[in-house]
Amino acid sequence: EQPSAPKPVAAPMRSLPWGQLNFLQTTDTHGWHAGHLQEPQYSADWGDYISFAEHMHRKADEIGADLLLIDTGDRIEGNGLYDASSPKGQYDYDIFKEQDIDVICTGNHELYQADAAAREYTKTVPNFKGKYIASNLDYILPETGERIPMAQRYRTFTTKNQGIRVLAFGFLFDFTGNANNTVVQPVEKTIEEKWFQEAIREDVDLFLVIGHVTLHGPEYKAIFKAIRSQKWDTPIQFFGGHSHIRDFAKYDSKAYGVQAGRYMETIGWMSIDGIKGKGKKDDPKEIELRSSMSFQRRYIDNNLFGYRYHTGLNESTFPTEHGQNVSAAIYKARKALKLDNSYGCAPRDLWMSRTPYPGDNSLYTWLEKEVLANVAIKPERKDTPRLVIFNTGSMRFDIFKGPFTRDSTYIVSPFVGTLKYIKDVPFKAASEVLPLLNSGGQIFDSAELQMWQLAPPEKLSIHSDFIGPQMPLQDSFVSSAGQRPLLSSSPDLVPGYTTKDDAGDDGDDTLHTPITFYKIPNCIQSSVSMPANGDPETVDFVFIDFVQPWILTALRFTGQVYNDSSVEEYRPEAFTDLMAGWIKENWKKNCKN
Ligand SMILES: Nc1ccn([C@@H]2O[C@H](COP(=O)(O)O)[C@@H](O)[C@H]2O)c(=O)n1
Repeated sequence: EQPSAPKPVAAPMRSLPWGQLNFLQTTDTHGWHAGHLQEPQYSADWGDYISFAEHMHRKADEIGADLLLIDTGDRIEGNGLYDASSPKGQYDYDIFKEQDIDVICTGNHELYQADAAAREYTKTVPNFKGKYIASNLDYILPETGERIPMAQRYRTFTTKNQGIRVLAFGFLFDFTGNANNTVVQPVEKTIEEKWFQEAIREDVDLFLVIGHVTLHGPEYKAIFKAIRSQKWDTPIQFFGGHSHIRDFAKYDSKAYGVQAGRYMETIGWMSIDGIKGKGKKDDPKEIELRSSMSFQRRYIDNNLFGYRYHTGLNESTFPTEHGQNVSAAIYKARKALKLDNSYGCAPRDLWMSRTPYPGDNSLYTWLEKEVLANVAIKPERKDTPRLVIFNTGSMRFDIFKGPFTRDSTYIVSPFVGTLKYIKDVPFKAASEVLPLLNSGGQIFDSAELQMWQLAPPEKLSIHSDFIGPQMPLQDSFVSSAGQRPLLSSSPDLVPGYTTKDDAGDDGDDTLHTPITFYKIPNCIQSSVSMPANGDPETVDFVFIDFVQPWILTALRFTGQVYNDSSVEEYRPEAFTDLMAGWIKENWKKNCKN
């Protein structure tokens, strides 16, 4: 772990069920490879994960089982370790590649910006040569304009100890927001292609479908149906991503999916028993064996107490040389990037969804009332009344009371988006846009303009407010007790994930009390320089660039026809820099004073 990481919190544990074939999964790590430096429960870093995987590989060899490592994309955007360098990822790609990942694919974040997609092609694909799969993703070579597969379309291999013949695909959901140097082919079209149709006819013991794809979405349903149309009985293991939640899905009695949350909070564990191995042909005995297959999942909290618990090791025996070297490289990178430089002292916790919006502790109320109202200013139009719209998904993490650092800046707001505007929009029409963006409706029904894309991905699974046990939020992380067995009479539970999925509520490796969350809107709005009395005739309609397609559609619905050429620059800097500037100016007090 990093020297400044808080010590992990003790809690009752569930052990990991081992099978013939076992998996560790990461997804949506978004650059959090130093771990969470303000949250003990997730404070292990990428180096610790490397040590953990090495021990688990050793154990697999000892018991004659297999262990495969999976990563399903969105490795970038969301943490200073990736976002604070120029070019981005100067250190992060080299740190990430140290893990011995067996099957890896891309996420949507690798493709939003053309430079990031180019780095995917020139760095990550070669770093994971032969392991990187791009079943529905092409890259456009900058030199020639030629369109080529980003990486191989699928991979077949036989596992080391059990001799299980695996055929692995690597998909991205039907993403349309990519820069123009990549082409994402819809999954539904890809599965009609000749290579895919031939692949699903191959004689293998297991289909492994990894993807930056939600487990319950239409893409995996289509892939499942396609494979089953040729192989009615071959086990299929899916690994998902994108929605940032811990999740598990049952497609049929031999097809399951797991998804390991987000931000290096969770390492997914999956074990399968009863697979026909060693390339043997089906025989009645095998069929019998396979009908009693089992698929079991765990969501591992990413901290050292858990890692030591699952490996049976201790503080001195757990770290491996390789793991320690990677932790040291992370430390050096963080230092070089000055990620601990303090920009100010956050006066209170500001939560995305743990407190109601609007409210004093809502990150979005702070954004609306304090930040946007003060940074959305174009000097030559500073007195012009304006509405400023921001999508809630642009903010990626809570702010904790205390030092707000260069790292916190990228954790909260990693994107390079800028403020744009349309001038002199009739106020009546402009004021109808926010309700439209928040209520959705049929005007946004096209594939490119799904309403959920405006909000944080976690919101996809929050359908109503949930009020957990009330405890002081800061104190909730403090515990000095040692690790406890599961059946302790009065377990000292701390708040954390309490996952309910298709297999029930026993998936988390650590027992927690549930966390409170409230629903949040898709977008918020700040009204600035409004007349003291009455409404203005027209306003400058300002917005973060990500929402432009939705804004133009909503305005058209109100009867105002604008297009891309009506949109102009409002501020030249990235919003992230405007926010950091506001924090430096307004939270400049040193936390120690
Ligand atoms: N420039 C951007 C890029 C993304 N977003 C928000 O993130 C969501 C996607 O997040 P995942 O980690 O699940 O891929 C997207 O739907 C937007 O809400 C953004 O605001 N600005």
